Amino acid sequence: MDPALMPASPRDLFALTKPRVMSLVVFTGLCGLIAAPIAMPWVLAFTAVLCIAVGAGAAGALNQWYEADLDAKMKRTAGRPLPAGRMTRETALHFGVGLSFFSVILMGFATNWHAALWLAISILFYVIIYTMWLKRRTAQNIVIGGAAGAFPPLIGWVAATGELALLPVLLFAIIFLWTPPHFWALSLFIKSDYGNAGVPMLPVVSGLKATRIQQFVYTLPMVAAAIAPWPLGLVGAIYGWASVALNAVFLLLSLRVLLNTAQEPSGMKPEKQLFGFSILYLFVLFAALVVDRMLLS
Ligand code: HEM
Ligand SMILES: CC(C)=CCC/C(C)=C/CC/C(C)=C/COP(=O)(O)OP(=O)(O)O
Repeated sequence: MDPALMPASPRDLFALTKPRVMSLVVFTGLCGLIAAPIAMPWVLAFTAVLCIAVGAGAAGALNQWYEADLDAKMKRTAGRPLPAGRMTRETALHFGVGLSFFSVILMGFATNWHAALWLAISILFYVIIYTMWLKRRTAQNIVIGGAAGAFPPLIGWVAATGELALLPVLLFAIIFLWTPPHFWALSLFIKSDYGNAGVPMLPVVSGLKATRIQQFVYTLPMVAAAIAPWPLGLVGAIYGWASVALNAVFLLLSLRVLLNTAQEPSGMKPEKQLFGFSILYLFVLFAALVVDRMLLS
């Protein structure tokens, strides 16, 4: 049947939201909200997190609407609903635009318009700055564009308090600086996929050695930003010690990537370990923040 006449399946609409990646994005938003000094009524807190989830999912859908041609060229993404021909681009566009407006407006009415503004900025950043502008043009695409994924804890905090503070800005900085080692570790062992699609990711453009150096260069300030809340007196010892331990492991794995000389994915165990650990790192670091703040208050 012509895909234009086919209704999109709920499973494909859900896939459009990039649920696995977005689960961590939403978790950091939830943690930012819980870490804030003002407790929200739980219905409003739930609504705020829902808005972050729906906004992030909408941004994921708009990303897939725009880059269906790229996704079709990569093994990892060729099975997505658009390149696989199970959904029209128009459906993805309507779904993404509709949910973007819904999430921002609901956030504004349920919490405050300051939080809604940051949510709108995150969506626009991911879709326009990263997806439409930088991704196909520069190997620094994820450094600048990656900021989009760093906003959620800040959005959660502002939803609860209505204003910014030093801690949510540091939480933003942690994810912002975490994104290059997270993504470049992965891109080292899936380089050929990006090469085939003509996406100028760093290993394709500058080579493996430069990518290994660059991921380490971002890891150093990330470690500093992640530990800083403790000496600054913004958090207690639970977050402090968890952060020291997690950052020590991250630094070690990042150093092993820096020193690795393998040219083929088969020799890239350090890269695979760093990518896998990067996800665990962020989950546990933000969970530690929540436990710390709950026990402190
Ligand atoms: C521009 C920035 C980023 C890029 C280019 C990027 C890219 C990727 C890619 C290509 C994958 C592998 C496969 C997949 O699509 O599932 C991945 C996995 C993942 N990313 Fe990122 N990422 C970025 C930022 C983030 C952020 C900010 C978060 C969360 C705070 C995040 C969380 C995750 C998670 C949880 C996975 C594992 C998903 C799974 O198990 O399938 N990423 N990332
Ligand atoms: C609250 C809010 C609106 C958050 C924005 C969501 C966001 C920026 C998430 C992290 C970025 C992400 C999923 C990158 C994937 O890169 P890619 O798009 O290059 O990956 P692909 O190759 O898998 O398509």
